[in-house]
Amino acid sequence: MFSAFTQQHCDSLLTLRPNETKLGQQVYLASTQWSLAQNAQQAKSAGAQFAIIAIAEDVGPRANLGRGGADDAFVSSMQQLLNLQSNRFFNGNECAILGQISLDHSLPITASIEQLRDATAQLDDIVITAISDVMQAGLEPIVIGGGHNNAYGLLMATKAITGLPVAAVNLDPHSDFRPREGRHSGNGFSYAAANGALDHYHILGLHELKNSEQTLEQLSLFGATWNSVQQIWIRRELSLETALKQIAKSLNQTQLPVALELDVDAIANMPSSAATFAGIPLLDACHYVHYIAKHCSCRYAHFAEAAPACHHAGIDAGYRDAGQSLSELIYAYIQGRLTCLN
Ligand SMILES: N=CN[C@@H](CCC(=O)O)C(=O)O
Repeated sequence: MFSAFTQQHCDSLLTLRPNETKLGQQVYLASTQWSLAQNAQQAKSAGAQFAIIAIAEDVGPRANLGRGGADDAFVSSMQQLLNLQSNRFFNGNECAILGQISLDHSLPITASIEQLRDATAQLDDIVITAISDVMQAGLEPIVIGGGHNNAYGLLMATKAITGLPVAAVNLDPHSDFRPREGRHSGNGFSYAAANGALDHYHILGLHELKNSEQTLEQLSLFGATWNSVQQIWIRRELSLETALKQIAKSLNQTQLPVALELDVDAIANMPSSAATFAGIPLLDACHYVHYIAKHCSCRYAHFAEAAPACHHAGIDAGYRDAGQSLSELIYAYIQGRLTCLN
């Protein structure tokens, strides 16, 4: 199901000031009259390069025995982003805000793991179709939320559109390369690898003790590489800058389309199912996004798992922190891509 983000939605989030222009006054918005594919085509004709699209779901994290709430970060992120200034650094008219995709039914709190995993697999098909439509229109998707299960649909869509498997980099304490036991947020990359959509996989900030030995073995067998959070941020054996240079070089050597993935549970205090105080600084995450966007041929960016309701100080704090963080990550990506493309 597609729900368009319209002028009316935008107006309800904007706080205008005389003699100032906000990004919300410049971005391309969607129409309820059109399908997602039609909206994407119209936005492209109007000059947009990037399409922000949300996946409103939390069945993936729940199917992975995690907490819900990843369906609810989009509006808060738009409230922050659209109220930023349009100025010499960024106009906003490079960007379309298309809206949200979702299942057409919700699953009750009592749903079984099997039901949740089936629903996650149904959602995969919706994500593949929707993201393929957006890419087919010539737009670069920036995907907000839902669980990290949606990496699978994004990688499959990229393969469908480019005819090539994908080289992915993922800032994440968890590799999401768990066994293929039914779809959930912990196995998007292992399913993509098994289906030929993932050829090269690097995990930045992998937590040494949040991945089972079995998963680490599967990763090694596949040929995946990683830099652990301990190696860079704790033991300081390697600087973030050196790691990013090596990662970009390896991604580029593949000559494959690049996927930029980020699970916000890598970031300290970000409300999410697996939120942690022992995460990396938000600004390092923004630097990662900007660096890869600037130096690699990214086909999309995916910022997964923000769940405002999981904030330790309550949902209002969750909306604020998730919204601010996502809007900074979006701008870091767009800035990097514009530098790369121009
Ligand atoms: N996308 C997240 N995957 C993590 C979730 C961990 C958790 O919920 O605690 C994983 O499977 O390890």
